[in-house]
Amino acid sequence: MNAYEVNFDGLVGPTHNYSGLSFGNVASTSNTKALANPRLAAKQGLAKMKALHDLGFKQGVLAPHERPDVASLRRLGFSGTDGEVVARAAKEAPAILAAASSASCMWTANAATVSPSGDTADRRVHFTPANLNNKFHRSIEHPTTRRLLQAMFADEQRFMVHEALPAQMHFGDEGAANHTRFCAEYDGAGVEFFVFGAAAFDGRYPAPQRFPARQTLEACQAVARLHGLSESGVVYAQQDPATIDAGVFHNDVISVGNRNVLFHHEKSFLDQPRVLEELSRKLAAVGGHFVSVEVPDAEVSVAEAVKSYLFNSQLLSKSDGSMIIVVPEECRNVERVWSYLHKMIGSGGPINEIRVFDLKQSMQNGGGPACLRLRVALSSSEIAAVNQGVMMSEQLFLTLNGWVERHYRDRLGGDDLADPSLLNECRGALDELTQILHLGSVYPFQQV
Ligand SMILES: N=C(N)NCCC[C@H](NC(=O)CCC(=O)O)C(=O)O
Repeated sequence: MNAYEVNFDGLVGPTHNYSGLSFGNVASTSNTKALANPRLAAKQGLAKMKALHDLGFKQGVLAPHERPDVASLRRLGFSGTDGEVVARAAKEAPAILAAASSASCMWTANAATVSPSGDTADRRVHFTPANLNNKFHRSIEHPTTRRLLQAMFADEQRFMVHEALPAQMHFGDEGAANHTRFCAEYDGAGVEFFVFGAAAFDGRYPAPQRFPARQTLEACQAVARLHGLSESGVVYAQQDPATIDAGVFHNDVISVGNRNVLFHHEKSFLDQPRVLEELSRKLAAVGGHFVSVEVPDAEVSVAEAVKSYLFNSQLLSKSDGSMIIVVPEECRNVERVWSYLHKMIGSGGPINEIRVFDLKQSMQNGGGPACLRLRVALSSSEIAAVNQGVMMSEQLFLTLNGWVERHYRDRLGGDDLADPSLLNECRGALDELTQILHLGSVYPFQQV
């Protein structure tokens, strides 16, 4: 094998907090105003990265963003020195300050959609940062995400980092959370699977009634065009609108794929048999044998899937071809989910090992193991061209843990967001981080 899946996990930023910003994401709205522990959150994420690195998987780090985002606050009319901007927002519009302070970039499954070089017309790896247009606090992520990706994947012979799609609901794009790539091996051609919640220009598609559909069909099609994907290598599916209304705000809350396997709920997609048949047919055309591991509603309900985040798991291929499933602790707490998992790993199917991680700080905002990582399938020579400063190692793990210890608070509540020293703490930490990760000047405060 000459190609690998590399997981780039989001390092949780110093302003991690619970502000109830994501209508439609049950965990986010139900933990509004809970007291957060940014230091613990960052350490929980780092522990997952290190554990997967120690198991022999290729692991990288995606840096957090500058928060509060003073530039966004200025665009909304808050003026004065940076400190005055924050103080005015805190006094006049605390909800806007909370949005501008969110550490939501930690969920790097939403950072971008990635097409490996085996799938693209020009044989480069293509990245489109997601516009995350549905939520203000997430819509301000993509400019920094793009600069970070450019600093990590700088070799233009091998990598292409696009601009985000137009920032408009018609092209609402949530990145890899709604995208999965199937393949026989990580090298060679694959089949890219795009899942949308609604269509913006075509009234024939149904839409959820209660919660928003964040991703449109038109956004998926635009990304496929930008990346130069062939029609034979793409499958589109609509998420069942009833599941969005039940709290499945991204497809990665109801399904996860790896290589030739799709682990999913019975109610994941509209017209599910058609979707599975098309995936199977298109994967066969590139030499793969598609396997669907479908969880019946009678065994695990959609509500139990949302509560446990069973499908927000990572499937990782071991050297013998079988797969590990990486799940959050919450799966242990939902009895039927835990017993389903044990039944599955003993069934002789492709997934035969469970690893459980405590990611509670992120989970309370609706972010499980899969949300925290951006997958990039890369050949050995492409891996060599990645900025090596962001690749996990024993040393980087120790350095980042020490950095978190020095810079992060262990309590952060809503009122703390008004503290003017938080901005300087965050900037000081990130300035040091760009040196640790060899990123150069990627943040607005470094560019003045
Ligand atoms: N499923 C994937 N891939 N990602 C999960 C993203 C969670 C994120 N939560 C938040 O943004 C909550 C922030 C707050 O409420 O403070 C969101 O809803 O966009």
